Amino acid sequence: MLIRDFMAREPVCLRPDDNVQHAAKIFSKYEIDGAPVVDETGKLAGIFTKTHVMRAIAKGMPVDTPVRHLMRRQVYTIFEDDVPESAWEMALKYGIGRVPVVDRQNRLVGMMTRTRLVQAFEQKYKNIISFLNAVLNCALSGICAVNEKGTVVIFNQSAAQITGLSVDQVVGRHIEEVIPQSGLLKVLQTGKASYGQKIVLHQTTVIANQTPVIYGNKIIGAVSLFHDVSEVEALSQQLETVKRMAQELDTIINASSEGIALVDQEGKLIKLNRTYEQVEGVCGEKIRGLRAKDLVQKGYLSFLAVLAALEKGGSACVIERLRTGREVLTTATPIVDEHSRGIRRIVVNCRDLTELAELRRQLEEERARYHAELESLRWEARESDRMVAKSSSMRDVLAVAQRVAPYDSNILILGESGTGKDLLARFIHHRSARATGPFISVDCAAIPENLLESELFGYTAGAFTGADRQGKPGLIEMADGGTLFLNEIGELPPGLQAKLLTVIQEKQVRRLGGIKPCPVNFRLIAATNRNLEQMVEKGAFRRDLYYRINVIPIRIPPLRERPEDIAPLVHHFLHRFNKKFNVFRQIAPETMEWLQNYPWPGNVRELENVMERLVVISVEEVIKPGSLPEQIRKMAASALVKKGNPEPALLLNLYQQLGSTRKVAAALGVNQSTVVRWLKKYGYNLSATRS
Ligand SMILES: Nc1ncnc2c1ncn2[C@@H]1O[C@H](COP(=O)(O)OP(=O)(O)OP(=O)(O)O)[C@@H](O)[C@H]1O
Repeated sequence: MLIRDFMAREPVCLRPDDNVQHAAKIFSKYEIDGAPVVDETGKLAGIFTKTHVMRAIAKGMPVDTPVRHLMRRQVYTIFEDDVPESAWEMALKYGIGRVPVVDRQNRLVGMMTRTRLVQAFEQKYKNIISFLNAVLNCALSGICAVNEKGTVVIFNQSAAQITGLSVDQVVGRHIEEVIPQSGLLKVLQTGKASYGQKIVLHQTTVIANQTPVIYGNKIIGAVSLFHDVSEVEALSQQLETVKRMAQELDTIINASSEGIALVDQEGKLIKLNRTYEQVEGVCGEKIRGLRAKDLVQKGYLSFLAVLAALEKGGSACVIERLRTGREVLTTATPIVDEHSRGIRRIVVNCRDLTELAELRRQLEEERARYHAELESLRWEARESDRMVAKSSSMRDVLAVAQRVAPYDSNILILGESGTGKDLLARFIHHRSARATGPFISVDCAAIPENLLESELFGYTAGAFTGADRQGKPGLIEMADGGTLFLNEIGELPPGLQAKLLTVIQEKQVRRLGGIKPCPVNFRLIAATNRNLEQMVEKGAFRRDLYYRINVIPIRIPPLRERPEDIAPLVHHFLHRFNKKFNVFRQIAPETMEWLQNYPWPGNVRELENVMERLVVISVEEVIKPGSLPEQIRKMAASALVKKGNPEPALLLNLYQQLGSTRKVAAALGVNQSTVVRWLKKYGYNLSATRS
């Protein structure tokens, strides 16, 4: 802004020859206080004012006196390319209200009046304000200023953007109404600045610096400069996450049971995890930054794989023996930079083979242990169907069973309860082609009649009230591919006999509630302790079914018919229960004698139970007859008596246990005198023996 932009052009002028009267007329016409005097060349010659007119009148000079005699020749001028401030200074300094404007040749070009100056300064003020506003709006920080009353006077574009409030909404309003959380009121009140405060302005987190605006000694306002840190906050959170991940990664690397090292593109060690330190016996911190070559040469690390990887630019794997005596497998894998295609890092894995070898040894040991255990389980499984058969009758039974086992023919096992029918059925199954298939044993007498049908044949979903939602396969279906053993088949109700016959004939089973029969392939072994023939005669058992199941009948004799089996069975069970209860009981010969003379109405099952009891309750290693159940002792004794010639050892044993011939007589069911006679006959001195 220059003078020429604001000066009044072509101002009213006077000539040097113009007279006083003319000048007065001009002043009056244009309502001015004075005018510059310009010569014929346009140059400024002087200035003539009302004061000169009055001075002329006062001196009584004629009105036609030329103004050149009275005008002031020394005139304060200003150049047209000066700034308005110069004119302002001049006006103030010399107390003049009008300053002539000249060019460099001193030609009058205009007039700078007070009004023009005010216009110039108003323009300048406006320019400054616009510039300041532009500056404020260009600032990336939000700026909010209040006057001493707390009214917002400045609110720049950034402030509007950050807070989401428009400039019009805020400027001119009290700060408490529009941004109560700004804190500016406090600054106004205390006059204290605050820096780096984190505040939330309309859901945006900002960092604000607030200062009072002081003029002289007075607080005339307060200003707040703030910037949005939401992004920075998000970034710092991301940074936190990355930091945490880096820490976690570090923890994982350190926790790895494998040695892990990181090397840069020049082969310098960056990191070594704990396992690596332990395996190599070094401290990672002390050797960090050293080159792979030096690490190898100085014997710190077995980094041959790294050297190889650096040389060939690819993975390398080396087995080395360390100075610690350990054998390690080191693998160096380069990580290639995506852009330059050069090596960026090398990851080194070090596996302690010594430990692996130890693990392998432990594994082998474990395997051997499991193998042994498996073998013993297999042995037990084999043993479980081991049938003791010393008697010729039992040996015949097993021979027949062995012979018929491979064929799929139906077998009917006959025998009293506890003779081993179930065991024999398993014996046959394990020797048949179906040995790997299932062995399903059903005790027809043990299952309540109303459940037997659904148990045998299964049922479909919702076949009857209380039926399982998904239905259930029957035992017959479950025997598919194996053997179905129907024990106590004589107890089968007539309705089921007919159904069973259909299954046997058609080799198909239909579940209760089902429509479609499904094929089944099983081998049937039936067993009974009843006389089926008689039942057939009485109409209690279906003849057709009897013929179907009685293809190969095998009869197991009761134990009393094969006493030769008793002693081996006793030893068999003694061994089993010793093992089971981890004891080492033996059987006294007298006890064995008693056991052999007992008729075993409950057959092998009874013997098995008695043996378990003896092993468990006997307090001595050797099981004496005294441990035998009362009823066995009684029955065995009467059996002896029936033979008419009791064993001398037995008689003495009994006498020792019971303590009197009367009690022995009562136990044996004979007269006391008979007992005395027997004892005498065997040459025992009763009183001597007793003592
Ligand atoms: N010869 C044997 N050798 C070894 N153990 C046998 C022998 N006979 C039977 N046992 C054992 O005796 C117990 C009874 O045998 P099993 O259950 O086979 O008899 P069962 O005739 O099927 O009886 P029930 O008709 O009452 O069901 C079983 O623990 C069985 O292992």
